Amino acid sequence: MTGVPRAGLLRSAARAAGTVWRAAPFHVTGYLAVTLVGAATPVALAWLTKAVLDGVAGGHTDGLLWLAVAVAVVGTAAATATHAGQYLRAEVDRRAAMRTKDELFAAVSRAPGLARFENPAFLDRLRLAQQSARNPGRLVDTALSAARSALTLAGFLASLAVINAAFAAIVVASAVPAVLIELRLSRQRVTMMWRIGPAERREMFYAHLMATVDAAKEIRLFDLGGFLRGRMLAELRTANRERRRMDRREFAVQASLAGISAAVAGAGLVWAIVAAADGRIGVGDVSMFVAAVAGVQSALNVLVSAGVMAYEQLLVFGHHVEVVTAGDDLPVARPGRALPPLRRGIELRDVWFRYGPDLPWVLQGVNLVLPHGQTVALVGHNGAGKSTLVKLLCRFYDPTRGTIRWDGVDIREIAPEELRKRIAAVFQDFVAYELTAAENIAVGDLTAEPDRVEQAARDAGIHSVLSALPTGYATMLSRGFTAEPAEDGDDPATGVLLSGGQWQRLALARAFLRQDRDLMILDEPSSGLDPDAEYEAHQRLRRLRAGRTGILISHRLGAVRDADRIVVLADGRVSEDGTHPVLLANGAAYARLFTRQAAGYRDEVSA
Ligand SMILES: Nc1ncnc2c1ncn2[C@@H]1O[C@H](COP(=O)(O)OP(=O)(O)OP(=O)(O)O)[C@@H](O)[C@H]1O
Repeated sequence: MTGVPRAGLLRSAARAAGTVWRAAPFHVTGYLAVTLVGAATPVALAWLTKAVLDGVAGGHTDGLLWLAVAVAVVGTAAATATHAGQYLRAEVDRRAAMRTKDELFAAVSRAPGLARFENPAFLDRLRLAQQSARNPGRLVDTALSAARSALTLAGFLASLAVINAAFAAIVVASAVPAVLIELRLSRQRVTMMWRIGPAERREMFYAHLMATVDAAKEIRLFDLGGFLRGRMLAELRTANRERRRMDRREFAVQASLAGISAAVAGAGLVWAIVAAADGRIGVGDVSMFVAAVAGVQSALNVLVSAGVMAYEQLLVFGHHVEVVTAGDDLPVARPGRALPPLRRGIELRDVWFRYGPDLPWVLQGVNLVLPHGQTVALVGHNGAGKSTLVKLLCRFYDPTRGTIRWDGVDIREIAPEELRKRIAAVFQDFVAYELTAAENIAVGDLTAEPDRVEQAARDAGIHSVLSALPTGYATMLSRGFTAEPAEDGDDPATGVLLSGGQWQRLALARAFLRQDRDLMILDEPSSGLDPDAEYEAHQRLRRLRAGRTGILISHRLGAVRDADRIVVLADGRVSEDGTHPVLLANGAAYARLFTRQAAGYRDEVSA
């Protein structure tokens, strides 16, 4: 992979143009207009100056006053156009960047699966795509700057051709190598950006670790600051080495190209002086010639730079185009099959799964039925594949082999969003959002009214804690952000942090908000709760689960014993399946785990 996106330049250009036009049609038009004015003024000024000089040299002073007024008017127009252009350019930039970012993150969150987030190449591409969010806006600027230079170039070139056509051709021809070399450099720069992507991402990762509270405790206790800084700087050095090499190459090329330009301009000046001395051209012509050569060269420079910049911006924007047009990461049926309420149950038929072709099998032929209206508890050692099975049920990944059937329908035939609407879940690694307490519960169902949010908090046993917070449910659950400034102008309230168990109850409240769904998934819902809270939570969950289809994962076997069925996962397969008394009587792994855990409690009690 060269790092140059596969999305073609034309496709990227069309997409960027469409984005900009839809984001800011009036501003683009205005910017175009002031650019035209800006482009015309230098040529007008050059002709006016020539007229003034010729008038002075020839002693014709009659029209000089009017010429001076014309110079002032054109100068004012040029200055105004510059300021208006700056404003319009910035606005086009802002609007287009917002649209591009929206499009990018809509595409990223639309992807139904998780595999892309575990693919380093995708993450590198996503980072470059994020960096290119401003490129469509910049492209307008670049294109207009190219158009402006093209107009200026045409004006100066015509003026130069009037005086010396052959020399005009030489100046233009001398720019051809620059174009070819700069295009090549552009491709190399984009490839370099791709190559240093992993180092840049790692550098950002180390910086993030040091700058956020998540790792602050361990960094201080283990004294990791120096280690992480060292790693960060090493990555930065790697990236800088590549950048420096590129910059040096560019410097050498630019210096050579500048040398060619200077030589051409110098030769022109010699010719003009000789021609003026011979009387073939006048003083005004010399001034015009010198201005025209400088004008042509500088316009050509800008034109070439703009073209090359546009090329580079489009190449990088190609990463955005690839991300937003990547399609689904799992085969998705659209429209999927209608999904009536669950009646019979969910069945895993010979399900095999591994996270990648080069990774070990996690599930190896799991056969399991989750009957409608029953709770199945899933137990097994760490790494047995319990959470993986849950991820397959939510269709974050597809089984590598085998099928999962919802009332007999393969879940691959159902649109993932429809399937997920039917599921409530507390994941083992649930997210503590840096949002308010109310929002942290409402993420379980964004349509929920405040009274439902409060009821869910009551069900999860967290209402009294939340209502006692400084601003109740409106309190930010973060020390890194403040809530919105208060309307009365008071300082915004600082947020608070919850304890681990309190967060877990909050995550439970999210699931309670979805308690009407067909399938309830509880992956270690009570591991951080104190014994009273755990007891209460399981009483509530038991009531909630009654008559519902659910899957409960827990290492606290006391919490799973009253499940309708207990399934033990071992070596990627179902090794035991039955009720608590049956599995105890079997005397196999479950009985051993249960007896060992129970013994711990019994010993303490008898002691
Ligand atoms: N995203 C992933 N990519 C690669 N391997 C993974 C991924 N997630 C989990 N695994 C691997 O899959 C195996 C099963 O993990 P899983 O989280 O399903 O186990 P578990 O039974 O839930 O364990 P625990 O009881 O510790 O929560 C583990 O060996 C783990 O390393």
